[in-house]
Amino acid sequence: MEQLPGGRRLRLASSLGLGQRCWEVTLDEERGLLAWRDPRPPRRGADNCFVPTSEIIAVEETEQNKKQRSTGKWQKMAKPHAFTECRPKQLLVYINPYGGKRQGKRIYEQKVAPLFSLASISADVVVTEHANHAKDNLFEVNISKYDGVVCVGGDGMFSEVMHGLIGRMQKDSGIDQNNPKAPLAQCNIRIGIIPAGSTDCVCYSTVGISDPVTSALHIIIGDCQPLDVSSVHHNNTFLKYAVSLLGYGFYGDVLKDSEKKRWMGPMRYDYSGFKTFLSHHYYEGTISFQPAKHTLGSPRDKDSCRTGCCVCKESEQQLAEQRKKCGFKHEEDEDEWKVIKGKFLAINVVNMSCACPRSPKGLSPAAHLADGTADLILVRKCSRFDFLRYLVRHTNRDDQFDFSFVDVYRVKSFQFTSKLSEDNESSVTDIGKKRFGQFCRDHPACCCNIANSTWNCDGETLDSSAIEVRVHCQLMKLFARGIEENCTDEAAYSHSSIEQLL
Ligand SMILES: Nc1ncnc2c1ncn2[C@@H]1O[C@H](COP(=O)(O)OP(=O)(O)OP(=O)(O)O)[C@@H](O)[C@H]1O
Ligand SMILES: CCCCCCCCCCCCC/C=C/[C@@H](O)[C@H](CO)NC(C)=O
Ligand SMILES: [Ca+2]
Repeated sequence: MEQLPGGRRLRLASSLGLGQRCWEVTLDEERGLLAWRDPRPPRRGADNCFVPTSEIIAVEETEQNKKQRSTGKWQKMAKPHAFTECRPKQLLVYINPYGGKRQGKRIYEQKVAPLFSLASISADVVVTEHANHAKDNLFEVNISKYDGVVCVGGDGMFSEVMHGLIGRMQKDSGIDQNNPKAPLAQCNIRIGIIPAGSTDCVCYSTVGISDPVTSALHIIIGDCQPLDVSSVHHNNTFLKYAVSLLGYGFYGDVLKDSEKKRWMGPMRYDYSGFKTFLSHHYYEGTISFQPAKHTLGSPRDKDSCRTGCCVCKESEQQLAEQRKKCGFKHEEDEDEWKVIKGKFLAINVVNMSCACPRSPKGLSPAAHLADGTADLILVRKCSRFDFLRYLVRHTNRDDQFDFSFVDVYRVKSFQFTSKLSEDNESSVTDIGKKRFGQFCRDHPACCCNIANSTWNCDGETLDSSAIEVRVHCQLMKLFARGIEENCTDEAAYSHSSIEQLL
């Protein structure tokens, strides 16, 4: 045991055999760091290595002469979860064997299960047999038995698990999901996402990389990232929850077309994206929204939401104060509504940046994971060339909102009605008008079809075009910590140095 100058810092020092070399290891209790260095480095200035003790997965002992003790097997610590209390011990895992490139089962068995077992985490595994298997199962299981739920798959699979958990929570709390104004019960059981889908947008936007090992490590060390969830209703009927994209027009049409081509795997989005781009359909409708006033950020900010984000922390505090003041009672919201009518190529409402490997900065780079708001992006009717310029900016660093035909607003609630349904509603008895409502009024001669688009809700289609959306601040939690500052693929992979130490 060492005491450093100043007499405050206590360090445990020892040596560790790693391969053929012997390293000097210190445990700095005050800073919570385990550091190791080569006492005789091959070159001068070789770096010291360190890892926060809270990120050590497991500790195993071997004899100095490398023969393992007793049975010859690795020895586990008596208290394997001693490093930090918030680590999960018992997990419920759902694997979609058909998501993405159909690798979910292999990814879990080869990359994730060995790490869980190393960290002494037990897992009950369900390989899904049909769509909604995980969601339905979550309404039946003894959920209190688990410290978290893991989904192995893409955004659709995550959405299923999220619906199961949030739905179960509301049912157990006696909350009617069909009431769009009902304050929802927070879901405290964390979800871990092992990416094995086609877009993996939720994983990428909350971790900074789409990598099963990195995600497994976030689960093991018990990270916690709160997440905003939007509820989507139509005529006082609950439709869905959304955490990433609610897209009408371009992204709705891409999804609808791509669903018929699931056999193509992740490539289906590129194929349908190109086809939809060529079709260049625009849609008329009315958008109403309540601008978010409580938040510190704006969609045109240069800074993005990162680990420990102060904008999200401020929203967390406001949420806690609001709960103190009125509990879970519904508070009448009298904030103003803004109304915009127009012709749109795309209407995107995003709760988070929606970064993914195809669009590394996402559809709204400055959107926050947990600030209680969504960014409403309106892409008005423009030329094909201009729309292409806009789409290309999803893939590079240029400002996506710096176009005369693109507007962006930070909102807390939002409604949409298509012109077609407005016309049909206002003239239900006028059959003639209703019929002509199906044709484009700008080009009566060509009779081009102006049927409604479809809403893309986190990669699932919605049945209704008229929707009412409300953002619920930090309704659920993930095993993640947000994207770390200066996160590069290399930094995200640095977790693997922890594995090497073991
Ligand atoms: N065993 C199963 N058979 C068929 N469909 C399933 C099964 N298990 C889950 N599903 C459904 O498959 C859908 C898509 O799965 P998933 O999200 O994992 O992959 P993806 O669509 O390829 O990826 P992404 O959502 O990232 O684009 C989900 O909506 C889920 O409900
Ligand atoms: C000609 C250039 C075209 C560039 C197109 C860029 C495409 C970027 C795709 C970003 C999609 C991010 C939104 C994520 C949505 C998910 O919820 C959903 C389900 O996984 N995925 C899709 C594609 O709808
Ligand atoms: Ca948000």
